[in-house]
Amino acid sequence: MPLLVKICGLSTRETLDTALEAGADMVGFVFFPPSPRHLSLETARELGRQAKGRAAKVALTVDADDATLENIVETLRPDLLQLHGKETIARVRDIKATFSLPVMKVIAVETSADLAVLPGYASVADRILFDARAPRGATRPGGLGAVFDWHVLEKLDLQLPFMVSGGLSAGNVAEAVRVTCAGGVDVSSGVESAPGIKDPEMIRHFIRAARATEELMVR
Ligand SMILES: O=C(O)c1ccccc1N[C@@H]1O[C@H](COP(=O)(O)O)[C@@H](O)[C@H]1O
Repeated sequence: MPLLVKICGLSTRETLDTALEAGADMVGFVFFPPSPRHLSLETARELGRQAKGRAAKVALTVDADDATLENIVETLRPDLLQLHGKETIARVRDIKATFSLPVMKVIAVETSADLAVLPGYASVADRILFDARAPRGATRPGGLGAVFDWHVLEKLDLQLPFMVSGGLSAGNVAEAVRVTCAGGVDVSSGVESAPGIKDPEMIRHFIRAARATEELMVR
């Protein structure tokens, strides 16, 4: 089964090219000023042009208002909006309707109790991303390299495509896919030499490791 591989937090032409050439299905761009991966609109326009037609462009935002989303949509021309904040079900529905774009809602996971919100979000989102819940006081809700207990997703019965993220790396991605049966994986910190600094060799290594799991999976 093909596995969707998303490399997130790309911010330079060089590392974007590496991800595209290595076969990333999705490339993610972060629009959240406290993040070390935050992109200006000017850079987003340039990287958006570079990625166009080569992989799905994903705009990651955190509780963004309509004006901010509008600027991002105008400049990046994303294929998917990743909502990584505390957006309510009504807000997710509203964003989808306003921008006519598919939406991936992020569910922060620590224990199985965190999945209680899933039916509501699954009724409005196009796909779900399960990410590790950030610790209290963290400066951002993701991109921290934190792993959650993948076994929480073991008995998941979700009629929607879903991906997994949170502390993934070339070394653990196969196990994450085996346990969760996710249709996609998403990585940021695990392909960086320092926060915000993507490493080309780590990107290639991650994509190779993720692709190697495809033969093992029957989803
Ligand atoms: O990358 C960020 O800085 C970020 C900021 C705000 C919300 C989410 C962010 N990153 C996303 O979090 C997951 C997991 O990242 P990691 O692999 O554990 O570093 C992924 O989707 C990142 O793009």
